[in-house]
This record gives sequence, C-alpha cells and structure tokens, in this order.
Amino acid sequence: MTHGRKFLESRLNDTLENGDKLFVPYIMAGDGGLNELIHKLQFLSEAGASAIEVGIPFSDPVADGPTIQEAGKRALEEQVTLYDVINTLKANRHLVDAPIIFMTYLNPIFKMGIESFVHDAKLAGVDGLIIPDLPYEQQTVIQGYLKEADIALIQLVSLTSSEQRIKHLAEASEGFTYAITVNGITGARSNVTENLNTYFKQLKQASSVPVLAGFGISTPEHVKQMSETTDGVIVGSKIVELFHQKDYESIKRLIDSSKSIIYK
Ligand SMILES: O=P(O)(O)OC[C@@H](O)[C@@H](O)c1c[nH]c2ccccc12
Repeated sequence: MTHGRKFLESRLNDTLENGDKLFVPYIMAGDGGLNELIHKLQFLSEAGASAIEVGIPFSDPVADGPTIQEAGKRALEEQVTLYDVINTLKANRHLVDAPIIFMTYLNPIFKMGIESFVHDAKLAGVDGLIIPDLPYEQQTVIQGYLKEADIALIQLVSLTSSEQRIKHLAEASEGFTYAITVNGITGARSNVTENLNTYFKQLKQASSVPVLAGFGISTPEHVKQMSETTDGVIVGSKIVELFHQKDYESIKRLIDSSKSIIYK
C-alpha cells in the first residue's frame, strides 16, 4: 500500500480492531544528529508505535515546552533542516513500517514553498501532517495539495474551544483527531487532567477518525488512564527525554502500556 492518509487510517483502525489502544510517540528530528533519525523511527516502529510524529526543528516553537525546545535547539545546532529530514526519509522510508506524521510550524513550509513541500513530503512517504500555527480557517492554503497527495491533515483541538468549534474541527480532522488535554504548552506533568469525559465524548461523536489525547502524558499509568476514554495517546516530551538519556527500556514500557494484554 502506498503511503498517505488511507495507509495511516487503515493502520490505526486495524490496531483498534485488534483490541489495542493507539500510541503515537513524538520525536524531534535531528536531536542526537540526523543519523539517529532512522534508528529512532525503526526502534519505535518495532516497539509497536501506531504512528510516529516527527517534529521539524524550528527557531520559534510557540507551543513547545522546555523539553522539546531543548531538543529543537540541539537539532538546530546540528543544522538539521526540513530539507534534510525529507531527504533522509526519501532514502530510508522503506526501513520504517509505521505511518509517519510531520509536526511542523508553518515557517519551514513557507520557506520551501507549499507546493514543493507537499510534493517532496509525498515522495518521502509522509502519511500525515500537523501544523500547530495554522488555524483551521487558513488551511485552504495547503488543503488542496494535501488532498491531491493523499496526506492527512490532522486537527488539533483545545480545551478552550467552544462546543461548536470542537465539533467542527473533529468533523474536519483526517487520520486522527488530536485532543489537547491541558491549557498550555507541551511537557511532562505529574498528573493528567481529569474530568475530560464530556470533551472526549463530544470529539468521539463528531470524529469519523480515532480521537487521541496528547500533552502532559508521561507514565504508563497516564497512558492507561487517558486511553480508557479515548482511542489512545500521543507522548512527546517524555519520549524525547528518554531517547536523550538512551533509556530504551522505559520507552518500550510506555508503548506496551497501550497494548491490550496489559491494558485489560
Ligand atoms: O510533550 P507532550 O506534553 O507529551 O505533548 C505531545 C507533544 O509534544 C507533541 O505532539 C508536540 C510537539 N510540539 C507540538 C506543538 C503543538 C502540538 C503538539 C506538539
């Protein structure tokens, strides 16, 4: 099957039908050097990641907390750019089984040109895209190209959105719906937000794709807790930190906590 939205969505559905919850880790491309990128992707894919979110280093990451900002700085020091990430994937995508989602701010895309970015992302086997600083109303600048390339445009929904907007974003989302579970920036927290059931229910009702919870999830307990009322989780800062510490066992344990054998 060729890469793209359909591949991403069928992979996620297969996992859910199998009785497992979804686990989407986030990594910062170029943290630890560009050579590490494929190793990390292979490791996460083999460890059972449902899809992998790959962050593109950027100098002004407004939604990123300290852990991811630091990782971004390390990647920028290695001079890793969007071009490099795309070229590395073009050469090595076949080594990674899991769907790949790019998480990038708008600026690097503009620098490359929207049309050539989408074209090259397709050649690199990118299945989905998250652009945190591109509001829904402005997405028409890229939507047409993505549709043609069959790359999923994933919507971020925040807790402060009105009921109407939550519904609207959930209906529009492709691949999965990204339910932000805190008011603030990314980063591991000691407790996850409780009482999100109404929020998740609204999202589930309106989404034709799975609903994943993200922000502040950092332990197997958090994963299990959040997965009870959603289709699964996205874990960023904790994964970035564990890779930085080369604590591969803890990464495996986190991913395992979304699997049905352990989940039940
Ligand atoms: O780091 P956390 O709290 O586990 O949250 C995931 C998050 O890092 C990842 O999805 C992400 C990184 N940068 C972002 C910017 C906006 C939205 C999401 C993101």
